[in-house]
Amino acid sequence: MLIGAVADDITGATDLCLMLSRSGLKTRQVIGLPGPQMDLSGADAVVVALKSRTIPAADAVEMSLQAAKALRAAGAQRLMFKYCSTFDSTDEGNIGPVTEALMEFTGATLTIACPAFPATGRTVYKGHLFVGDRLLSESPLKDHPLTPMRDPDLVRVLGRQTALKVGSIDVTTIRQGEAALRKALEAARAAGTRIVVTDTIDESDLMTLGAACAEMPLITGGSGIGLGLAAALRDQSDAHSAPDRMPAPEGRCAILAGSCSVATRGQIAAAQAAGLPSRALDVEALTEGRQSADEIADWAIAQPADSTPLIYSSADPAQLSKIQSRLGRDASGALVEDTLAAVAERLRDAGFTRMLIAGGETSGAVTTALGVRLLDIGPEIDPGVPWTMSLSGPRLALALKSGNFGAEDFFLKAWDLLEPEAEHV
Ligand SMILES: Nc1ncnc2c1ncn2[C@@H]1O[C@H](COP(=O)(O)OP(=O)(O)O)[C@@H](O)[C@H]1O
Ligand SMILES: O=C(O)[C@@H](O)C(=O)COP(=O)(O)O
Repeated sequence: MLIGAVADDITGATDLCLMLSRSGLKTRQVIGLPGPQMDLSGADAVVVALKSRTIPAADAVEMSLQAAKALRAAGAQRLMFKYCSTFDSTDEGNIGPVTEALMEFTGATLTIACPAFPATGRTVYKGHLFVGDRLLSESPLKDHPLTPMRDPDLVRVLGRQTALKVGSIDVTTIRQGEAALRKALEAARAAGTRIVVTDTIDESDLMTLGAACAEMPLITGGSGIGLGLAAALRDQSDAHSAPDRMPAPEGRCAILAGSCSVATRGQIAAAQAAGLPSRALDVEALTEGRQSADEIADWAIAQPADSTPLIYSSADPAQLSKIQSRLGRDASGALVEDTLAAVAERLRDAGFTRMLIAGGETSGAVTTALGVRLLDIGPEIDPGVPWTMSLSGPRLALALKSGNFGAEDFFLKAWDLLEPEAEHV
């Protein structure tokens, strides 16, 4: 296994899997810690998807170490810690503490922090993270329900999360090529720096970074650095070609959206405008017992069998802050996740076999409830989001979409990449 990765959320893991698969590595995604009986043989890359982005730092560290040990035991030659391209975290963690723990576990004396994902507009310049044309702190991520990001300076952000010395290497050095970058990394190490935030403007920077850092025992970052790493390691694997369509079991389709991101809210509006039947989850009604998961599931099941019901909790920042100040951030988030997970279970039992889930935390809650543990990676729907097929538990085609990813017509066009299983030879 050329790369064993620990991802702090499930859509992040799927995003990395897609990058590695498209780059020619045979890739599998494990949801939660892999059990001893799980067969990971033959994979060039395995990404373990945790749900550790927003849990207490000590728990995230413990869980990540267990995942790292399991990957090592399965033969991983190097480890990667995958977090969000928008560095989603709080001052309490979890990127800093998990990085520290994995450095100690792998014996790494230096690692990089490379969140950039240029294909989705996440770039880093002079250590500052941009989302599209705006600094992170001026992007919609400043209003994320669980991890509002209000400081774009990653050296400063990470510095608040770890006692290790954090430095940076800017794009000018990276553009001087692999040898100059290696020299800069060695100089950083000699100066006592343990984590280097790396600039990235476009994919050529990721290639240089991948080439210079591939032999590090631990790499940290977003899916973008997966591109550079895979390019540096591809020669060591058998050629694998990523599929452009995916056979999926016969059955009904549904969309469950728990992300409050601008992108997901736009996708919901586009789906509604196109006539998809939709039902909003009402947090207040749920707490007062006026709405329930069963009733929402009954509504979806009662829709025409050839329609794609859309169930969503997504709220804009003003609505969200009202809900959170009344019920608390964690309690309201957990209520929404539990409800969507319970709805998904009912839909699975009613013959829904193709589901699109929007939101990282949401996808974690839903897949856990569905009993899905291992995923094969299918075709790319949009950058960062592939179709996946469950290889354990119920046979389901699942698209796990990071809240912020995908074009406006994502909920409409994703289904076109699925084909009946019988047509697949
Ligand atoms: N209406 C709502 N009120 C309170 N919390 C909500 C609401 N809708 C969604 N949430 C919570 O917001 C969080 C969104 O996170 P996530 O699913 O990871 O989306 P994203 O991918 O956009 O980060 C989840 O914990 C979800 O339960
Ligand atoms: O790196 C990214 O942006 C994604 O892979 C990711 O981690 C997204 O997380 P969510 O927005 O919570 O889905």
